[in-house]
Amino acid sequence: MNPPQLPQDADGVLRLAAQSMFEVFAQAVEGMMVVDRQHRIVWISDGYKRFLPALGFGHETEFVGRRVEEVVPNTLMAQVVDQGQPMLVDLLTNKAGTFLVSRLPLRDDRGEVIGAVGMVLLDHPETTLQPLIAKFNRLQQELDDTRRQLAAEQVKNRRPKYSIASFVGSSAPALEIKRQARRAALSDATVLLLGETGTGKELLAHAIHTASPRALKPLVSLNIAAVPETLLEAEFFGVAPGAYTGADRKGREGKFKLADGGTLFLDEIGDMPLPLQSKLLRVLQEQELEPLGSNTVIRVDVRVIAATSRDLPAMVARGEFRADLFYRLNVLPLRVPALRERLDDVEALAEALLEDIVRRAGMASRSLAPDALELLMRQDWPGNIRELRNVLEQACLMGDEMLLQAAQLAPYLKHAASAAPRLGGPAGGDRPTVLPTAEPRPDDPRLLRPLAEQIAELERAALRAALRATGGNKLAAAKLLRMSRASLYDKLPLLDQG
Ligand SMILES: Nc1ncnc2c1ncn2[C@@H]1O[C@H](COP(=O)(O)OP(=O)(O)OP(=O)(O)O)[C@@H](O)[C@H]1O
Repeated sequence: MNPPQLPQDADGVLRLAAQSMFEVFAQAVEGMMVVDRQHRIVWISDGYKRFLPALGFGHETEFVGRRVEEVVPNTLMAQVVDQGQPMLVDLLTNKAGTFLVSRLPLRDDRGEVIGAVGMVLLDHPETTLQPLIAKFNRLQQELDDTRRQLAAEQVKNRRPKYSIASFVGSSAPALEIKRQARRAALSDATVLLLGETGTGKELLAHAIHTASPRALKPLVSLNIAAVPETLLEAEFFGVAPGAYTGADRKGREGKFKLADGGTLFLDEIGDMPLPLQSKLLRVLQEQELEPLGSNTVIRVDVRVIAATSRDLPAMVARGEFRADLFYRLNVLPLRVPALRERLDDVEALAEALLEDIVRRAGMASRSLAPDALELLMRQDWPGNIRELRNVLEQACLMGDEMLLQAAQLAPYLKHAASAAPRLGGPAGGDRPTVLPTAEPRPDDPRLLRPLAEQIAELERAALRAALRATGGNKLAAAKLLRMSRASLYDKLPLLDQG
């Protein structure tokens, strides 16, 4: 059989079919528009005109001729023109409502895209597609909420928790460290916070950042002692994509990069492994780093605050810490006083800590009885403010009384009364001695000696304690004892007599 002959006027029929289909669609659908190659609207159907008020237009003449993406929020018509790909069915949501739409590219005889036609197939698809749209809206809502929560979390985690005012205490050593912290905040130099565990080094690092010009940029913390040695380098400098297989395949930003523009708090810097110390030194000097597995250099602008409770100079002497890194970190050294050097602050600290403890635990408020305060002030506090907090927390959890008595605190004081030397007793020991706060018994025979001798003994003990506590710094010792430097110098000969 011969193949059927195409009718002579096939082209004409097709052209007419296309034209009449266009007209049929223009009538049948809710609305239709045509845009040109430059995304400009060239025509809208009569049906489309009723959407104009909801889109903010009074008349067709204000609308036609505009670029579609400027007048129809969320439309993908421009994308269809640019990519030449149809979108047969899609949901479009904007201020005019939710619509079921279809978008098709228009081509010339050579197949070049010359524009696109967009159709609103259903105006209120909710009625027909209700279950689908409800689900879509719910998922979208969940996605938006999760994104918002995540963003808020990220901001919260990066936001410093403390200001300098959060450092509770008005004793001379507390005022001095706060003054130094304020001064450090004004400079951009590396800060080295030195002090025993639990003295508030981390709190001060946050406070310095908050008071510095970098306050609106991130504060990123890294506790070097808490990260396994093998992972530290990646934590610091990040990993380039593809450097590893497995979880790190996609690459990861290092803490330096995350802190870019802000502050990096390096806690327990004394625990830094030697090989990494030289790499850290280079970053501190050059403000440049190379992520693991990459050979591109990244520039960063990071202010470093380091902290340690270890004796860094002794570690340098033993070859455990690089001298050059120590000097690079030691630009602004801040010595955070131990709690036993500022026992005057115990009351204010205990009050602030109790307030925080009961608030977090949702308990009724508590206060300290005078004998409880006296007991706390007689402690040595090797764990400092963290230890004070723990003791108060345990006592609060174990009893319901509003007024905490000494007897309730005593079981949690591992070092009970260890700091109180006997009047006239030796002032030796590793830790600075604390002056007795309890009265000696009235029948103590040592009270029946010349008063001047007893006062001199007490002064000697106080001077020794203050000098030991401040590492021999006479100005700081004088401040600790709330006396002038001149009076301290006057009294120094007493030490030779004892
Ligand atoms: N002056 C202060 N006022 C109020 N709270 C304080 C003060 N100093 C420390 N704290 C609180 O004591 C706890 C321990 O403080 P922080 O973690 O800053 O000490 P740290 O010196 O960094 O300790 P570590 O060396 O063990 O890391 C924290 O809960 C902190 O909020």
